[in-house]
Amino acid sequence: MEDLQKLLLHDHGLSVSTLPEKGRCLFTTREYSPGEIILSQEPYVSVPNKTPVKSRCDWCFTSSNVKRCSSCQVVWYCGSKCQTSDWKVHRLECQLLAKLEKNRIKSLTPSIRLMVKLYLRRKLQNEKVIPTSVTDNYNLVKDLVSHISEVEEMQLVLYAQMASLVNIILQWSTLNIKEIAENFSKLACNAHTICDSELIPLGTGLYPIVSIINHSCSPNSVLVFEGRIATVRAMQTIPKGSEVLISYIETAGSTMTRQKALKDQYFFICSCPRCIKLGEHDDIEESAILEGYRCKNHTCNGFLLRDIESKGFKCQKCGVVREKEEIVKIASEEKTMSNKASVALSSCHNKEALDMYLMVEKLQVKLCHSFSINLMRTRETLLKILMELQDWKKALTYCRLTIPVYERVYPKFHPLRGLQYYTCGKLEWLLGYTDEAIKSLTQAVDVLRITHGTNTSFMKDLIAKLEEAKAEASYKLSSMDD
Ligand SMILES: C[S@@+](CC[C@H](N)C(=O)[O-])C[C@H]1O[C@@H](n2cnc3c(N)ncnc32)[C@H](O)[C@@H]1O
Repeated sequence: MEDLQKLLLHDHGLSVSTLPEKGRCLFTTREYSPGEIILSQEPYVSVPNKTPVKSRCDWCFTSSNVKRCSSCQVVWYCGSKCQTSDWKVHRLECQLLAKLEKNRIKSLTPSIRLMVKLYLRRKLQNEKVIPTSVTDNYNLVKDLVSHISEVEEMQLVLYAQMASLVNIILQWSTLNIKEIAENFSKLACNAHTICDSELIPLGTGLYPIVSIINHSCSPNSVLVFEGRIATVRAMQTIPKGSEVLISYIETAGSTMTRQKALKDQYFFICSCPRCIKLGEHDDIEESAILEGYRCKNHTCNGFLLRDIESKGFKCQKCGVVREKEEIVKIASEEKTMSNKASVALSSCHNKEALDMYLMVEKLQVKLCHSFSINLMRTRETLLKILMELQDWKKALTYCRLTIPVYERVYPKFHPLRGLQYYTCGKLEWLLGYTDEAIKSLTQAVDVLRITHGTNTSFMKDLIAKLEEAKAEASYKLSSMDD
């Protein structure tokens, strides 16, 4: 830990402290500017997601030109460079996988593979086959919190079953099932989902230094991935002596929803500036808007709260009461239709799914406030389906409908907000709405240059698109002048 402290201080302007209510925390020892990299780390171990449609390279997560390892037939690589980088660990994993029965191979989950790789890497570092460094050693994994004493009985049983499977795969006499189970608990509250630049999940990785960073629902930093490398960037000016904070969860929900997600997975009650407002008037209003019902009076945008007298829901702006029975009826129709729609979508019946999601949207418009998170999610799904069906005009309509909600629920420099402006800009550009495209792409660049930096090919593409749109607009203008 002393070496780590020295390195963090010297190379990064950071220091680790321990607070009784949070455990380890990462603090800045200098000021960070918006967009500046605070920390970058390679994973101790990582593994791609398992999907029936897209195999990914086990090292860099790309899905292009991947080939199966000829020996184990389980793991994929995009080329010899990635295969060589992963070889020391995979050589051992490969022998183990080749010995497994077909049924066991089929049931191998990414979590099991991640744990097997964790033990293999620890072994290879112990034997000095893989070098260790201050930021790359198993002691950092040992230091991670597990919350094992707080884990529910059912979950413990599951961890024990998973640990037995790891034991069967590794077949080491010295393995301790309890320790493996505890490591599964560590993964649950420390591992990160590796995403691409558009925040599409690709896999899971354990980044023990990044894992020192605590959570806030109103964070000052953001975690993004460039391939397998995790990068934490400042989203705002972070003064010297501040705690570096990222968000572990989807921050768009109400305070109760966020707190439940944090308690269930990370075992703490958040006391960030947003969470301490729980139960205050503004917080109740925001929750009712995001997750509650709309006013019966269609010209009113008030929010509804339970009304003890009428047993219904009363608009806090115009006073009109919505009967509970009416709400229950629409909510149950909406739930049935949502379930059917999601089945159609997961079976890739896009046209059928589109019609069903349009019905869900109709019901949610009747039921929910216009800033409702559920309605926003339905519109995001409709946008995705319409893009798949290449109905660009309707896709743009839906993208535009989500923007005001994004602007309300995400802070200015949230990557999801930047990505939604980008989608809007791309659709506008495709449809020939050059001026609108310039506006949306500029908004996207303004946000994403902070969250993603400017060096990635993703950002270079975005900046090039904006330049192209600007060039076309000035060409149009000059030909009008002629
Ligand atoms: C990824 S770890 C973060 C580092 C951790 N503090 C440590 O000591 O290793 C996640 C755990 O940190 C704690 N934690 C993170 N954010 C917190 C917060 N805002 N308030 C209290 N505890 C927090 C919780 O115990 C959570 O399960």
